[in-house]
Amino acid sequence: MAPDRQLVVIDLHDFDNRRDEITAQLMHAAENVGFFYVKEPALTQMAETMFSATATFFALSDDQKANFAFRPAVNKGWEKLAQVRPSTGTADLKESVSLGFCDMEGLWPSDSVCPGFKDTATAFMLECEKLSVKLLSCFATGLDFPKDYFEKMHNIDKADCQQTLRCLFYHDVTGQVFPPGYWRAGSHTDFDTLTLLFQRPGEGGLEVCPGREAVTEFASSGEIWTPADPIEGAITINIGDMLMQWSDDKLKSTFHRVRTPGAGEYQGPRYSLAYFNQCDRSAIIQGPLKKYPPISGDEFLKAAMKRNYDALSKRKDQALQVERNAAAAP
Ligand SMILES: O=C(O)CCC(=O)C(=O)O
Ligand SMILES: [Fe+2]
Repeated sequence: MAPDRQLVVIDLHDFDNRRDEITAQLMHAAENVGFFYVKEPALTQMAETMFSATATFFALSDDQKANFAFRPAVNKGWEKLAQVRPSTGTADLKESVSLGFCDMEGLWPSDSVCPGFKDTATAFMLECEKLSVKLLSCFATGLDFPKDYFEKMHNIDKADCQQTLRCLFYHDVTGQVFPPGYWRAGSHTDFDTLTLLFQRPGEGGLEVCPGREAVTEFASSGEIWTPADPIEGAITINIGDMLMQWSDDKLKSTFHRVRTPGAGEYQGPRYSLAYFNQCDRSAIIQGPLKKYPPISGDEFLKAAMKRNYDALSKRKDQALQVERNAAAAP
């Protein structure tokens, strides 16, 4: 059956009275496409303040930002031209700073360096959290779990909480031409449960490729990409690998990527904000049908990173072999 490519916009107004209708819409979008939009103008308005704060942060010198360098063990901090996806083998043309409710010791810029950054980011993350709890309660009901099932396992008050806000800054590429294989963000799925992605109108480039049937499959089936452009007042939402596994593959974690704009398109900077709902390290992931063995949030993320690392190593080995063969050719 051809995949349903329509990215629907779901309106959450009168949430408490319309919960069943909204749950049905969310489940349909998550089962068929894995990407959809949720209308939430108050939160997209608040995101504008966060976008300004991130622009101030990214405008610091690299030396200053290096004080908040990325810590892989906790997935927090700043990195630049560093994230290499197995799908491309090249570093994404971007920098990012990942923030959270815990594991942030020494990673917050002070007010003298970046005025109000910590307060703005914390207030914004708390609002993202509120929306996430609402959406996750619908998915819990839709999967026949208790309503607060996911909320309990994404607990921002716990020391092993892994909720993360990644602020992204894709550099100005005006006038630059990149060879094929260079992406603002190479094709990937998110490792998390649910991503809330804030994009700004006029700064597009995100594309999605539905069609993946099992969370264990690396590639998506088919290579037909559909734009997921920013919509004013709406948040782009996608299912991640954790929820795909937690739903026994019923809800789809879809491949997506961000194109590098070419000549004739807007090639200026692009900012986005991704709030990754990732379950606590100690939470146990297993679907109602027990299709996959139980796995902790900690093990799940480590396994996902290892899968990426192995795929990347394989890619490098293959490239090296091609080089060696070419050098050995008469
Ligand atoms: O910036 C975007 O639009 C997408 C970012 C993304 O997919 C990610 O960081 O996982
Ligand atoms: Fe992503």
